[in-house]
Amino acid sequence: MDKSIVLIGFMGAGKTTAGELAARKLNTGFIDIDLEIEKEFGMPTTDIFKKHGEKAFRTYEKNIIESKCTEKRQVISLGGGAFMDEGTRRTCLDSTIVIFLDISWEAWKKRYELLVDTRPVLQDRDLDEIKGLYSKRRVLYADHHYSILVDDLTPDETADKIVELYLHSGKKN
Ligand SMILES: Nc1ncnc2c1ncn2[C@@H]1O[C@H](COP(=O)(O)OP(=O)(O)OP(=O)(O)O)[C@@H](O)[C@H]1O
Ligand SMILES: O=C(O)C1=C[C@@H](O)[C@@H](O)[C@H](O)C1
Ligand SMILES: [Mg+2]
Repeated sequence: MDKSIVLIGFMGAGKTTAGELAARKLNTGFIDIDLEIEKEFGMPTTDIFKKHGEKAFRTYEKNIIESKCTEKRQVISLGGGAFMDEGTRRTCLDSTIVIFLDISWEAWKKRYELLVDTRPVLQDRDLDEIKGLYSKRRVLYADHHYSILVDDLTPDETADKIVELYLHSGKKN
């Protein structure tokens, strides 16, 4: 199986953390799209949003995903907002194995403090507004090949499930 894995899901679901572990277990490359964008701009995401605006971030995000999705056998962790773009959804669903890391709102709330300083999208919203964003995005994350409910999983357990699903998808394709 040559296809890459793409991890989607809300901010803080663990795409970066579990994705890196899964890549290690599969002995494949790991690509974190947020990190690629930060390298390109030479600054953290919060500064990219401040200095260049969200639109510049999103444009680069879409382009880099398109170029990375065709690479073979990579674990690719998207940023939480990337899958809102219709073209990105199509590219990922057509050329990779898309795995949705699903986290319940109750479990997510416990991660809020870990995230807020580095996720600009959270910074100008109160908790009710974030819940609205979570619900709206969940509709689009529903377009996937596999999902994992991560509420009670450690990153290592999530990574094991990613590996299991990937190997299972290889048997079907
Ligand atoms: N299974 C887990 N249990 C507890 N904490 C976790 C788990 N997975 C990730 N975390 C913690 O949650 C925070 C966010 O994780 P991570 O950066 O992997 O999320 P993400 O899905 O990549 O978010 P983003 O969409 O913003 O890129 C980190 O501090 C990480 O240590
Ligand atoms: O959910 C989002 O919109 C974002 C999530 C992060 O991964 C980053 O891509 C950025 O902070 C935006
Ligand atoms: Mg991430």
